[in-house]
Amino acid sequence: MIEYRNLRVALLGAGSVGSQVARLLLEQGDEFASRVGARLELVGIAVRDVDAPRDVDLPRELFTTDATSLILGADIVVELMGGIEPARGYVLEALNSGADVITANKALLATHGPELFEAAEQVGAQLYYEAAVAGAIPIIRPLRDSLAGDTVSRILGIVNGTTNFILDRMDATGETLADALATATHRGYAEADPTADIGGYDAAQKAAILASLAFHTTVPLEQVYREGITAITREQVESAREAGSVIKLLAICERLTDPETGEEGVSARVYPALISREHPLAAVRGAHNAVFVQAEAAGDLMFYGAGAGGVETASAVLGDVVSAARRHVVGGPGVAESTHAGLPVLDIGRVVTRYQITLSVADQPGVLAKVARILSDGGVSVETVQQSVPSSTGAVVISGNHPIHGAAAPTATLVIGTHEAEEAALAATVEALAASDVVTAVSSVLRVEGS
Ligand SMILES: NC(=O)c1ccc[n+]([C@@H]2O[C@H](COP(=O)([O-])OP(=O)(O)OC[C@H]3O[C@@H](n4cnc5c(N)ncnc54)[C@H](O)[C@@H]3O)[C@@H](O)[C@H]2O)c1
Ligand SMILES: N[C@@H](CCO)C(=O)O
Ligand code: NA
Repeated sequence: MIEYRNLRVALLGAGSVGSQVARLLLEQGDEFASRVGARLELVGIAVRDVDAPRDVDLPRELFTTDATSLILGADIVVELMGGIEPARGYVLEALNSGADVITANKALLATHGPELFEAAEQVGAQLYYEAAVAGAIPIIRPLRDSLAGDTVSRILGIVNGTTNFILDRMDATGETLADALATATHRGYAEADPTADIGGYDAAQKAAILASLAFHTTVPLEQVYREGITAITREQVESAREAGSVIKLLAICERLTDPETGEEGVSARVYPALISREHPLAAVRGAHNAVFVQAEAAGDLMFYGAGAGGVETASAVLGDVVSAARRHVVGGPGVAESTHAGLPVLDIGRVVTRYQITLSVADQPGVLAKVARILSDGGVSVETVQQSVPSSTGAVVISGNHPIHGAAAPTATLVIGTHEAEEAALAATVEALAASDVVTAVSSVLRVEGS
């Protein structure tokens, strides 16, 4: 029998993810020892209350409330408490002591990433975080290692399971957002306070992490543009379906070049957007996650699977534990987080995409021409216009300036699909449309992504 040396693993937190990590470390000790070339000894689990009831039966003697002593005696520290403090302080203590750290804490990384990576680099320790974005799905390691020889141009991600479940449910059943959220809560997908999910904050944290990694640039969370799904209506979901599209909350990280100055920059943003049902991301149902990556040499890649769940997320954490442990066995420096590109993060106003604008208009001669002029004055080029008249005539699809037939009711709905336009130009144009006497209401403005 091989005599392995021990590597001491300290776990901070024993909730949904932490308890599964502890169970698997204990159950699969021999297997991990063979894979790593050292025995992974779980030396303790720091929790707030050692006697709190837990889903997983774990040896009581492992639990402690003294996180600091546990950290200082460990080779590898696994932070699964969540939140900023005391997690940040513990991660810094661990790194400063020379331990490698594994964390699933996207909130901490998105707000204090540079400080933590700097601390790791100072002592030659490693900070691993595969579980922080899209749970079990391998996306951090592919971006950091597999694509290290390529140039990532764009990432489109469904990185929040709760909102994907809600939007999918609205699409499949015709439920309102409130009813779909209630179903998500009932099934245990949504938190008691779902603000971080439906407000897009969770996805924005993940976008900051992905953009920083993909573009070798620090992308602060404050510079990630964010809109949640709270304003999405049943009518928008319905009309998307009728048009062969679906609404998804997307995290978008993009490398952009200013056409005038040639200056390179990056954009990181989160918003609900229309995508064609033909796009691979449209097939991501329920609470699943997927990340679609476009790289210059590799082309299109898609990573798909469980973005959350205790045991699923534990898989990603344990992959990192094994990586860290192997480095302890083999030795040598780890990989420093690379921010050498230092690209500017561009304002949302500079982003170029397509839009769908739904207007309620007076149904009278000259209205379409007036609407078309406002769009053209704003520098927004129209690709399609669809008019529906509530009374009887249905919808007529036209393009350019061809006349609309069959308009008889006093108000009509115009659905305008634009060519690519700059966000700032689009916003100003929507304001001008809203102010126009022929527009009764701007009912919906949605970005169109994924072409
Ligand atoms: N649950 C998921 O599906 C999922 C998926 C991806 C990432 N994550 C991330 O993983 C981390 C853990 O998530 P979770 O769902 O297991 O959380 P959880 O709330 O179920 O568990 C948190 C654990 O940390 C302990 N804890 C909290 N504060 C502490 C403190 N001050 N001192 C000691 N112990 C403390 C709690 O007692 C609990 O055992 C979070 O950062 C979360 O964002 C979770
Ligand atoms: N609340 C998150 C959990 C995983 O980060 C989600 O719904 O995807
Ligand atoms: Na992941």
